[in-house]
Amino acid sequence: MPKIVVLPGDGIGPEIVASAIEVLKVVAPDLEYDEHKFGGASIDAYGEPFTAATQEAVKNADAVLLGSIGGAQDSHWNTLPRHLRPESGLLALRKALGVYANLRPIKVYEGMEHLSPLKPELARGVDVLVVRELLGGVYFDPERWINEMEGFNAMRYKKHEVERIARVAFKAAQGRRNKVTSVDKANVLEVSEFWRREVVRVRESEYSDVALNHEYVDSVAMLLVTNPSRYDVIVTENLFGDILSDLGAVLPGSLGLMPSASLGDGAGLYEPIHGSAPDIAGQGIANPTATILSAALMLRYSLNRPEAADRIDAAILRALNENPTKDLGGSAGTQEFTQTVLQLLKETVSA
Ligand SMILES: NC(=O)C1=CN([C@@H]2O[C@H](COP(=O)(O)OP(=O)(O)OC[C@H]3O[C@@H](n4cnc5c(N)ncnc54)[C@H](O)[C@@H]3O)[C@@H](O)[C@H]2O)C=CC1
Ligand SMILES: CC(C)CC(=O)C(=O)O
Ligand SMILES: [Mg+2]
Repeated sequence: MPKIVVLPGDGIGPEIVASAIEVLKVVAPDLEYDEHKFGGASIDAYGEPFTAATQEAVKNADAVLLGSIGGAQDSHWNTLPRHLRPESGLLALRKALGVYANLRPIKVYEGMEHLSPLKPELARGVDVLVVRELLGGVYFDPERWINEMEGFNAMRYKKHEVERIARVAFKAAQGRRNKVTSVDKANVLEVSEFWRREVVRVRESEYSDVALNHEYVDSVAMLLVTNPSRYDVIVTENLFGDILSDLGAVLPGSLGLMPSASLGDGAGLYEPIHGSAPDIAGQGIANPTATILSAALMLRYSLNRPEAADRIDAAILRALNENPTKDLGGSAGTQEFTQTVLQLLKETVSA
């Protein structure tokens, strides 16, 4: 039986993870769950965001399903030494799993154009895959400090880090529209010039059938929301990918629609791209779609169950049309939306 480590986390995390588990229990009833406190919840219980017991559990998991971590701007967690904060736990989890490739699909499904704030002709058919490097760049460089006079972080990329993420992007493009846009800031940064050089080298030696172009991150921030159809696969470094993918949530219409899969050589990590949404936590109105779709990605990538994943995708699509959540202008709360998804899944079984 595949073992799934479940980390609900903080804020809306427990609400949206509960929905995803309800859905998984219908389409993959044999999965085994091992739930652990993580992030702020773990800090409050054990004094650290990612305990040794949780580290041990994820090491032995087939996949990890995460809600979200972190608190509001004025949270007591933000006054702790940085290595003891929820976000440090998340970075440590990604590192422990070795998940260097964060796949963040931005999709406007057919019939969902009306949920997008974009003009229908722009929203129609949007299908961009952001491949975000997840274990390098400013988030991870060991050289970092803060003192009375300055704060310092560095963006550094090594050859093997660019090489492996470029391969993921080119391979993904081969199964899609065969085009990769590498996003950087090579007009200013040496690290980006290096990134660009390595991406070109990987293409020339291994993926010459895939079209490659380069764009600067500032211009992509504009073009992604004004001309999304120019993109197939976007490959970029950690910080740029973090920001661009939240921006990409404008295309389908909500952060609550944006799933992700983080992959390396071992177990995958599946989480919505959004955070713990402290402003709506505990109100029962969070959109669980991103987490449910992340669970579908888990079935696809880690558990090799594409049919179960397809069932979830189809039910979500119908549920979003029939009973949209509040962030999309509808009236469904987390539970009502989840019940709609479950009902639709049951109908597909009996059909
Ligand atoms: N992977 C993770 O666990 C991440 C954690 N964070 C942490 O989350 C905390 C809050 O960060 P914010 O900057 O406020 O970003 P956020 O992504 O939590 O929220 C931004 C806005 O989107 C809304 N939103 C997010 N998810 C939603 C959903 N499923 N349904 C409906 N509305 C949704 C929120 O209500 C809020 O207005 C911080 O502590 C931050 O560090 C932020 C990003 C990722
Ligand atoms: C909270 C950060 C560690 C990361 C983040 O914003 C993300 O991965 O989307
Ligand atoms: Mg983010």
